[in-house]
Amino acid sequence: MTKVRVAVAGASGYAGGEVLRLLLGHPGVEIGALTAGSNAGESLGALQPHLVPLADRVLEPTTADVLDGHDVVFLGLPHGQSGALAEELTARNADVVVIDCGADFRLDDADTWQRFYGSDHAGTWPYGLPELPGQRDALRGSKRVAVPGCYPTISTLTIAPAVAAGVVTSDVVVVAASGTSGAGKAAKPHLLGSEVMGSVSAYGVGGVHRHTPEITQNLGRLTDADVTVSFTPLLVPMPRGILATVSAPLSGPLSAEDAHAVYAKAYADEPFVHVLPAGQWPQTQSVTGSNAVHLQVTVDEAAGRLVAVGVVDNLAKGTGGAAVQCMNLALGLDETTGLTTVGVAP
Ligand SMILES: NC(=O)C1=CN([C@@H]2O[C@H](COP(=O)(O)OP(=O)(O)OC[C@H]3O[C@@H](n4cnc5c(N)ncnc54)[C@H](OP(=O)(O)O)[C@@H]3O)[C@@H](O)[C@H]2O)C=CC1
Ligand SMILES: CC(=O)N[C@@H](CCC(=O)OP(=O)(O)O)C(=O)O
Repeated sequence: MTKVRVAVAGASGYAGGEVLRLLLGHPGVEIGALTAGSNAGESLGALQPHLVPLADRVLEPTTADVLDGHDVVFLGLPHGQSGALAEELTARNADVVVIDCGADFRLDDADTWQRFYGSDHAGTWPYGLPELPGQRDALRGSKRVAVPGCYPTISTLTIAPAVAAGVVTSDVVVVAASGTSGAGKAAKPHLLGSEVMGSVSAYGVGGVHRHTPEITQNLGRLTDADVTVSFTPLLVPMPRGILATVSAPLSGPLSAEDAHAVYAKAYADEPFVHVLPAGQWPQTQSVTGSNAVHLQVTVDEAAGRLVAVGVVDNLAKGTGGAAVQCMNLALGLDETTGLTTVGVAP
């Protein structure tokens, strides 16, 4: 296999680090420039000691000059930083594949972007969730990919089959618990060990979390009905993983067996989405470090609701794994190259 040359911007962060961890096991790539912000000049080994083969690499400043000359550039930068850089990279080389782990190019609607992110909308790129109907074709050969947010990935995949099949109304409730790495590596007061350990907390409650419009956009593509999403994120004391509980009112009579059959059929050909045997409920440790999504679904007859639970590793299929999966599609490689469905448990 001819190796493609890959650069990673934000290599000192969690998303960039996970992309690199996966690329080190990918047979088709050669790792080129690694960049950071304030940590430029440091060795990667000082910041990401688990990435042993790259320990001696020195982080460079995040500029188009440094990132130019690669076939693929991954961007793992804070929101709002990808737009101008991507434009510069493309101006230098129209063929470069740019895969943005940030949110800059995920949303269609500029006003919604402005409302939730507070800056100007950079544009919209093909959305990196191949499991959505039609999306795999949009990603094949694409030069641009907007990698989904971690909560939108698991929330969408957990309820998508029910919405697409019309077995629920589109009044969707999501409560999702995330590990702390979802918040990134930069120090934040609410992420101090003494604030997080031994405690679960809600945040972004009441429709204000920026992932609400992203989930709504994804589900809206599956139905002609108006979709509403009530999303409540929770922070839990573990490093990785998200468990999402997603429910919606049934649109008509449906048994738990029929609900399971809808999910099994929808994901039958998906390499990374695993619908568990009936009665077995997902746990985050089963997908840790892997690109897998585990799902289960049932019917709460008394409440008249379909209830589904999904788990994902926020850094793997929730970011870095999705980024590599989309790179594979963009380059015409087997979609699963360099990725595993085998988690690390306990
Ligand atoms: N963590 C997660 O689960 C997920 C993250 N993402 C997205 O990935 C992106 C990165 O997130 P994450 O890795 O968690 O964040 P981190 O805070 O862990 O890493 C941020 C990275 O960006 C670099 N950086 C920060 N400011 C600048 C700057 N002004 N110029 C150049 N580089 C800069 C940092 O470098 P330095 O170390 O030098 O400061 C670091 O490498 C975000 O857009 C995030 O939303 C998406 C899905 C899930
Ligand atoms: C636990 C935690 O703080 N999680 C992050 C989401 C991480 C993610 O997917 O983010 P992006 O949209 O930023 O790429 C949050 O709620 O802001």
